[in-house]
Amino acid sequence: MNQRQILAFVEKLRQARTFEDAAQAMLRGMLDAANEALGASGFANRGRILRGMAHLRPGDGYRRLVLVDDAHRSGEPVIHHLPSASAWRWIVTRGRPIALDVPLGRVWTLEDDAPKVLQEGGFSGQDSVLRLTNRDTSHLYAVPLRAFHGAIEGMATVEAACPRAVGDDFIFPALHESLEVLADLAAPYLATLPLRPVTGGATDELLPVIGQTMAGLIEMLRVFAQQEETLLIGGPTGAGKSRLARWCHAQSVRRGAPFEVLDLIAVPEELQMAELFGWKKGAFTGAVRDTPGCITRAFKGTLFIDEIDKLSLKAQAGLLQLLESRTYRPIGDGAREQQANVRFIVGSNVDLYDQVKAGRFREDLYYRINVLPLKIPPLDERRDEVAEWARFMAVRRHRESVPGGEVRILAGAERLLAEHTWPGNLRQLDNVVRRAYALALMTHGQAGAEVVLEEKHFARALSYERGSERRSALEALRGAAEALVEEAERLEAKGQGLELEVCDAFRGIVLGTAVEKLGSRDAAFRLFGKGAQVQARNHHKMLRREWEKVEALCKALGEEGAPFKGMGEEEG
Ligand SMILES: Nc1ncnc2c1ncn2[C@@H]1O[C@H](COP(=O)(O)OP(=O)(O)OP(=O)(O)O)[C@@H](O)[C@H]1O
Repeated sequence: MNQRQILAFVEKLRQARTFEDAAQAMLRGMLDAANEALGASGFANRGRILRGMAHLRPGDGYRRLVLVDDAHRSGEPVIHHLPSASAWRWIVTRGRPIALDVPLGRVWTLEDDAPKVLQEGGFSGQDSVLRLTNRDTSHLYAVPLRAFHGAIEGMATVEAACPRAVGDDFIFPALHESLEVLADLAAPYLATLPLRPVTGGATDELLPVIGQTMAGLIEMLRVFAQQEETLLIGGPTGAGKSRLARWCHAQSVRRGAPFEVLDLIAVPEELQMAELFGWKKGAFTGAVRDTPGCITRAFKGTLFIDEIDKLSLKAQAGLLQLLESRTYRPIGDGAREQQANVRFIVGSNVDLYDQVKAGRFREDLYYRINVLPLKIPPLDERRDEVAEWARFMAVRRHRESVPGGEVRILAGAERLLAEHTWPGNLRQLDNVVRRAYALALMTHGQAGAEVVLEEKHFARALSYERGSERRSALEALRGAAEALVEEAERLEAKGQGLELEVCDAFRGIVLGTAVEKLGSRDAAFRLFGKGAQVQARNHHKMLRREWEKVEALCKALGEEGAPFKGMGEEEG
């Protein structure tokens, strides 16, 4: 690049108002430089420069992706392309530009201006090689984008199609200097300019609220959802990771097949392999019949493994082998190797790389699952969503009792919620909404077609919330007992009564809460020491009996409908 070109480029960067503007200017510059290098090379009429891509990906996940696609300039629909996970891995580990020779799986770098092969014969994952081949890419150049402090915050790539140049230096030596200059000049702008606001993310049943902050992430997630590669959803507990995983499944071609959840917090380490792979009769004490694991149950569908950091080192080895070979064997079944036809989504609320550094998580597995990482921000960083979520949750609660009913949340109440902090994220907000709803019913009597939630209901619900941080379980139980005593008094005043037997519903309420929280009946029973019943598959019957008592309590309190989702349904 000559000085005039550099000055013109800097001027464009200075005019950029958003990350997208600056990224587009940089990619345009890179594509022009690549075309120039190709024109001057021996492959001038035998290849073409296809596209450039830039992504912001500071540590924990993709923030934004910009694509300039010259291969589709003619008005063909732009297919959503994803950056190469292999290129990213090399960029992070080497900290310098690299080139990929896709058909050979060869990775190059430059040392003293001479190309040097870093790896021969396949970079990670057939999926990503296929993805590049499917979009005609034979050569890919990747350059790191560094923030002021030198940390790599993203990557820019240029893709080219030139089958004749496979195994050759191609234009790498001639091009690398221009790409590095453009990336180094643009990186400070890319790291500091605001993201272009994304609006109009279409909501649906599974994702009913999308605020401004989430819209850009959801746009990317929509693309990620349609890929086959492993998706890693990070973010604090209660932020909505498992719901988003389900949403991704519904967006994918696998949507007609099962969506299975393996929540590792609820599975003891010694059972993790069995839960994943299933077992054969007699494989261990208590294995009375062949039992499929979640990989088998998710056949042709999606398996969401939540709290992946809780995976034992042994199970990590098993999962890595499965991800690499796509085959597995149920425990105790030496003979039958089965094909794993499943898309994996994994969830984590801790920084997995910290776990790698601490020696608790295998580095190779980390890179295997860190192909499409996204981090869901805490609710406090998307406060524009609080009121809308509260409305959605209140209506959802009301319709559990009164199908088709409506709920109004008064403006003062919404303000109160928007000002509050939500360390427990959406789960905490849901609890507060449910509590406020119960309080509104207590003051206004039975649920009618419309319920109005006022500021005082939320103020009281939030006061329990603050208290609950300090209250022991026993104190919380006393609070519940007081509410029941108040209710008995109210009913007595109306000439009705409340029998002491309604308190038998408590076991059912505890189990229902655990099922909702853990997302699985098996896990809920195991949590309360009833693993044997799960093993014998007796727990569904037990739950049914407990739920009859809960129904009796609801009836006595004049509440219609089931207090827990799925209550009364037969499962498994
Ligand atoms: N898309 C959604 N639709 C309806 N409710 C939601 C949605 N996302 C989150 N919620 C509410 O927030 C609660 C927590 O969501 P979820 O279980 O998905 O969080 P999480 O991040 O997976 O939590 P954890 O890390 O503890 O597993 C849900 O029980 C539900 O009440």
